[in-house]
Amino acid sequence: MLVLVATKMGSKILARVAKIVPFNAYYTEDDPWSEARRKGLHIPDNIARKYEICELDLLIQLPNTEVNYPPKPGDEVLKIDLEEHYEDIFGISRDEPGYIWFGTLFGYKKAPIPLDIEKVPMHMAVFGTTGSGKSFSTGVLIEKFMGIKASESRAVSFPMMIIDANGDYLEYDKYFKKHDYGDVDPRISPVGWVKRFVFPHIANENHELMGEPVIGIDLDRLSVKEMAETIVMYYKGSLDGAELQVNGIVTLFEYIKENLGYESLHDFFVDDDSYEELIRELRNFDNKRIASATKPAIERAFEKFREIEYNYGILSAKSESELTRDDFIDDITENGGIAIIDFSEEGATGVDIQVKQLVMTYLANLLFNKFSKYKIENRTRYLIFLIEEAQNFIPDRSYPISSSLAKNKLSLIATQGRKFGLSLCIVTQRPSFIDKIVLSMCNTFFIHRISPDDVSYVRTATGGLPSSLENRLTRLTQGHMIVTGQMNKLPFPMMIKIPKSDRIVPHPMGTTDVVSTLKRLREGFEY
Ligand SMILES: Nc1ncnc2c1ncn2[C@@H]1O[C@H](COP(=O)(O)OP(=O)(O)OP(=O)(O)O)[C@@H](O)[C@H]1O
Repeated sequence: MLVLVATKMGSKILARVAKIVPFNAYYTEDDPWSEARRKGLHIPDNIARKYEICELDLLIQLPNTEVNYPPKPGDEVLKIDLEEHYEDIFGISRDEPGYIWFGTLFGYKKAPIPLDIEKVPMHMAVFGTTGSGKSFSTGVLIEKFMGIKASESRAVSFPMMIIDANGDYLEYDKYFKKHDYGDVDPRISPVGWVKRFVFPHIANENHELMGEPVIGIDLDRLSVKEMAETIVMYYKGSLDGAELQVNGIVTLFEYIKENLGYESLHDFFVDDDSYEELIRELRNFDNKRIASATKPAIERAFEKFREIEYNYGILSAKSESELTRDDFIDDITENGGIAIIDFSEEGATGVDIQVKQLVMTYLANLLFNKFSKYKIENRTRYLIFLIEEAQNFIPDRSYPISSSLAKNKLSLIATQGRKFGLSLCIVTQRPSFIDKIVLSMCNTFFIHRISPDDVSYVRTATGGLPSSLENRLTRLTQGHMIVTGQMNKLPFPMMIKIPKSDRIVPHPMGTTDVVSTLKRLREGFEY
């Protein structure tokens, strides 16, 4: 809760209630009544001294400057009327273009805080344990990005590519389809289009998903080295001790491109005849350049890599998937599009983590290369790349999952400055399992309840939190969060709540119905 300290020197200091400590003279150590209490005598409670001490964190001096002098005894502490002081506190009016108004200040019903859109390119991170309300509030944030006030009469939508690990954002695709882009809520109507991309084998098998845009990748968009590493990584789960195999594949691929006139290496893994030719070339290759002992391992790696096509069809989907089209990123960035890459059980049934990592590597490459090109050509473009369950794609060494090639490209994206235009939004349950370099590049944090093991890590990543807020990190209730960093207009962390009514498109995911389901099952109803 915020209060206003009106000092006798005439300044007004905005402060946050950090701690309330009750005092009661009856219950202090060695109080004069302890003996009487021990004997069970009744003590009249109206004669003890009782009061509360309220500790305040001094935040800013209004309007919007640092606190110069601390308050003195006798200065008045007043309840604050936010409506009256909004501009003094935030330095902007409620209808300022370029800001989104998010959640509500803790302790207030309708007091959203402004988030500065100009700071989005400096990357964001959302933390929270399971059930803390991460996806719900990330959805609210996404909806805010769908309708950013750009001028008195115009709103725009921030282009987004969303890696949806659990299907938390599929509702947006359904919502826009249902409303046929016609009568959508005006707050999110600036969105150009929403598309959900599913794995091709699912689009073929699940009749409800037939006709959905499919995930396809074009291996030729990777460099020869990246392609070799991808193949070995998929085979071994790691590149440790695999230098000979990676180098052998690089040598073979370069030879094939330069001497045999093949422009595409992609097709070797799609077409059976081409694949046989690749294997023939490998077997006949000069043993001095690829050791004969390495060749069988490379062949096994190739064979395993082909499973990706057999099982999921993402290589042959190259011809039909928009994700391989050169102008796809132009389309999304120019038209305020939202691409949802469906990695949930529904859109990616049975797809293992390495294949998802491969798709991520491909997408990170696609985005990185395209944004580098935009920069060289002096064309400014913006996109938010939102990654749910980010620990699976940008893992720290401590995370027990095979490292991901996507991490290299995502690190490069993270380290590009704010003028690059490609912003990461990393969403995770376990921040300490995210690569430290990538996380150190995030400048705005939305922190829900986190695990005690993550507290010290979050403290370091965010550059420190006041102890009154840090103490709450493991106890925040659902929908409450701490917002800190560059997008926060104020120079100190804010605790806010996301009201249920703030969500425009409902969030059915994550809702449980344990008792009535158990009851129905015992009554013999299967569904
Ligand atoms: N601010 C909120 N107001 C009302 N309900 C909420 C709020 N936040 C979350 N919920 C509800 O709580 C449940 C869990 O929320 P959510 O799915 O966002 O959690 P989560 O942190 O993303 O968990 P997980 O990591 O397991 O996906 C959902 O049913 C959601 O609708």
